[in-house]
Amino acid sequence: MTDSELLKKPLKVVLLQIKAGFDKTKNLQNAASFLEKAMNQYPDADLAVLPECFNSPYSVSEFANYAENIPNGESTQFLSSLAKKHEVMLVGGTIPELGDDSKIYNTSVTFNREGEIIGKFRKIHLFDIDIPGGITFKESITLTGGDELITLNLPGFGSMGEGICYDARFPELAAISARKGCFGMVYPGAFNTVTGPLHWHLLAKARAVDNQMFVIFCSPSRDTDFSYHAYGHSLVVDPNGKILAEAQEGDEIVYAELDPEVLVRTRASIPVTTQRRFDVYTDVAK
Ligand SMILES: NC(=O)CC(=O)C(=O)O
Repeated sequence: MTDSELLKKPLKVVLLQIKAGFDKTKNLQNAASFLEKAMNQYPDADLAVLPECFNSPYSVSEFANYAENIPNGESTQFLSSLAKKHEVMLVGGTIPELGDDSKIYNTSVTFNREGEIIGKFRKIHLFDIDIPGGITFKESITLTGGDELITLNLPGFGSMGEGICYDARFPELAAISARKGCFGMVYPGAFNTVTGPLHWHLLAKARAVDNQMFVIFCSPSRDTDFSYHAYGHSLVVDPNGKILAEAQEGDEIVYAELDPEVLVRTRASIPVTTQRRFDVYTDVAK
């Protein structure tokens, strides 16, 4: 596949940076009204993205209370109807999923314009950290990590890889997706006011520049009434590491157009994607 075939035409993206409270029905309605607003503002948008845990509080003690079956649960059905209604491809942020094995996963479901599921991805690397004087969080108390990478085939455009939040810290997901021919990565994510200022922009740009691909990070907006303060700053980065669009901390709609020419130009001028020396690093996966 040549670079010009990776992204076949400009992709118009809207990110919905919204909050989630304790009331699941209200959270779903909020997602619906923001999507409605975004589609009124940008009627040509091709892809809409929701943040991590958009239907539940981001809290280890709450995940089980909100966990649902995929695809039969209320949230998946609701998202499917939204994608269909607006004829837009939709990365449905993440929701706590109750698996057939009775374990709980942090899962993202993506839909095509007909509302059909085109990808389901479970957060692989769980957010277990302890920064003294900063933040301690341990998703693994109630969540189980996924064990499968996915590629989202966006009809008419090309393919994107996906990760969820903490997954962005592991460069392998983006590298593998790039080598499989993806033009970009999408990460619903909820960094916080400690780790966000440290690493959010840096990681988005690093994944983009490492792989010369587009990178999308979509965060919840900040709500200081909750114990977890999301960083916000949803953004889109181009293959050259340039931020195309970025939110602040509050509720916001971010719009960006991913231009295939930028990808082609970046890869032609600094051709690292064809200069890798796999003969030298033989003991790592290609
Ligand atoms: N919430 C996460 O999964 C990740 C995060 O906040 C960080 O890596 O920092």
